[in-house]
Amino acid sequence: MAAAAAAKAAAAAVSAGAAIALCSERAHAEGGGPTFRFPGFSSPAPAPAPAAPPPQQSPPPVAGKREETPEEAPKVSTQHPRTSAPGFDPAPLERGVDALGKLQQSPNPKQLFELMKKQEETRQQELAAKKAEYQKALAEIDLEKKRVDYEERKKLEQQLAKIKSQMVQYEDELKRKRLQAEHEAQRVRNQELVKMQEESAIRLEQIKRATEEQIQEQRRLTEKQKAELERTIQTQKIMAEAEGRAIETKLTEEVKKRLLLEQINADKEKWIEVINTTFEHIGGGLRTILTDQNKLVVAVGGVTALAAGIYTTREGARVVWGYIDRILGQPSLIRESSRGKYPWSSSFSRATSTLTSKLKNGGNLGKNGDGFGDVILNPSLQKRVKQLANATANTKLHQAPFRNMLFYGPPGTGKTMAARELARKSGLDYALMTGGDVAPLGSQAVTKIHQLFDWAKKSNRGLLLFIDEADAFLCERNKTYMSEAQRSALNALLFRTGDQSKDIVLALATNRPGDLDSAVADRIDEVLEFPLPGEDERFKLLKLYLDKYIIKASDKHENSWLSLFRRQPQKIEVKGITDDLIREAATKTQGFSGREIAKMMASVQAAVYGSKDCELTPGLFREVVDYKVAEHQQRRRLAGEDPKQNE
Ligand SMILES: Nc1ncnc2c1ncn2[C@@H]1O[C@H](COP(=O)(O)OP(=O)(O)OP(=O)(O)O)[C@@H](O)[C@H]1O
Repeated sequence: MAAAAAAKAAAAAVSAGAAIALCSERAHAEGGGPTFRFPGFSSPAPAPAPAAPPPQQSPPPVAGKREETPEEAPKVSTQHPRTSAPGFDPAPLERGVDALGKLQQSPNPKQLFELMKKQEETRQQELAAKKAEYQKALAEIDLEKKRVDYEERKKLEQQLAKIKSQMVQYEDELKRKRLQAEHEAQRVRNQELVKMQEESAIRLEQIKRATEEQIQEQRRLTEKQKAELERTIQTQKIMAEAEGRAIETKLTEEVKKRLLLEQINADKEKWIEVINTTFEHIGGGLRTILTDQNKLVVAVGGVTALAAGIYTTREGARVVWGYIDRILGQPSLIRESSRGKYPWSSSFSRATSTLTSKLKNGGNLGKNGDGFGDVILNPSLQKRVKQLANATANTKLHQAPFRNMLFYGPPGTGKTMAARELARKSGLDYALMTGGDVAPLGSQAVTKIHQLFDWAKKSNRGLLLFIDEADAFLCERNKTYMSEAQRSALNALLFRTGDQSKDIVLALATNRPGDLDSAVADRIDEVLEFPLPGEDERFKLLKLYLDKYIIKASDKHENSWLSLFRRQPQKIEVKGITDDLIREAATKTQGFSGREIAKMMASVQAAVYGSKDCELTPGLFREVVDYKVAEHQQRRRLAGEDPKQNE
């Protein structure tokens, strides 16, 4: 019975051992579970990794509490027979067999079994404790992991918040910049708009002005064409009249010619008769003389004596007259003089010139009231010329030496006129010569200069010798192109003017004062510049010549007694020529000399005579002024000057 009980116990032990071994093996096969060993068993199986981290998804299975899930069931192979086939570990079985063997061999297998069971339980407890530790560690790790996760999430959130705020800032910045850019673009657009509006306004203004100018131009052109047409018609009319007159004259001439021819023929016949009768008488006389020798000698002697007498008388008279002319006459170099050609004619001419000037100016000496003729000068220059005239007059009175003068300035500014007026005002005679007349005299020049000074010295009142274009004669002596005769003539003049004179005032006029010989310049005491007239002077000049050439011109025709015999031109009608219009012309004629203004007014006169009604209107006046201004500017351009320089 005992034996049977032992066998039962052994069988139970074997089954228990097999079960434990099986459990151990299964746990091992499931990866990581603790390996249960019976004492004395040595397993060839590899030891489990002590601290291998549990898989995150599925926590490790707790030994003893394992539940057999349908998924885990296939992990225990039941398909294969427990043989030494691959995948089957026979070691637990062997150990179970071994333990069975030990139990069979043990005298007290029950106690041994109990002991073994207790050992196994202790071990199980140890394992449970370890498992708890292990789980605690796992929990800590899990906690740590969660903390780290939390911190990382927190950091991430902070980071995200920061990024978000940066994003917001950046977006804000972007928005601000975009707004700024839009604002700037708007401003630029506005500016461009304003600019475009301004440009368009300017363009419109320009177009308007151009159109107005075109209209004006067109109007001017039409007026001009109209005037030209009228002029052409007038000319054609005049020409037709002239042709009619010419035909009439021709017919009259032909009648006269016929009458004359008849007269001539009658005369011819009469004269032939007379000549025949005379020749008959002469023939009779000659026949008498030729036949009588005494009568022949007397006749020949008488004729010869008569011819000799006529010839001698004529030549003698010529020589005597030449002598008188040389001694008393005016030198040929003098072009104009207040003295007559001969001494006896000077007082007569002076008297007549005074009378005519008085008649001209209505009893006054000069037109300007203060007696300065028709010379318009700027106030300071006029004052200076007057002072010089008074000084010269006083010099003559006190028998002091005269002072020589130089007038220089652009052509046509009144130098000659002023010299003439100065002589008249100072009570001296004056004589005018031109520098250009000396060179053609050649070797005669020296003699003529001496003659001139001899003649000048004879003036009782003193004489102002005015040499116009002085640079042509008195230029620098060492110039290469100066002829020997010219140089000698200059030396003669220098000789005659070396000392200060009480009889002669030398007044030189030139456009180029720099060209004068230094010795000539040394003889000059007063230098006066004659500039181009200013606006006020131009205004006065325009008025003066308007009066002279247009208003007085028509008066003259009316009053003249010659009008009874001569065919008179039409009277000029002056309409609407106001001071404002003349002032406008004075402004336009900037840069004009006095001569140019005088010529312009002469052109106005010509235009008036060429017009249909012989009428001076503002339009005609303006037309001539504009034309003359354009001509003046063109002339200046051709001379290489800037037309706007004097403006
Ligand atoms: N200041 C002026 N007042 C009045 N008329 C003037 C004046 N200047 C010039 N004229 C006119 O111009 C003409 C020429 O003047 P004038 O001979 O005096 O000039 P100029 O300066 O001597 O010229 P040039 O240097 O060419 O000899 C005069 O006959 C006159 O019609």
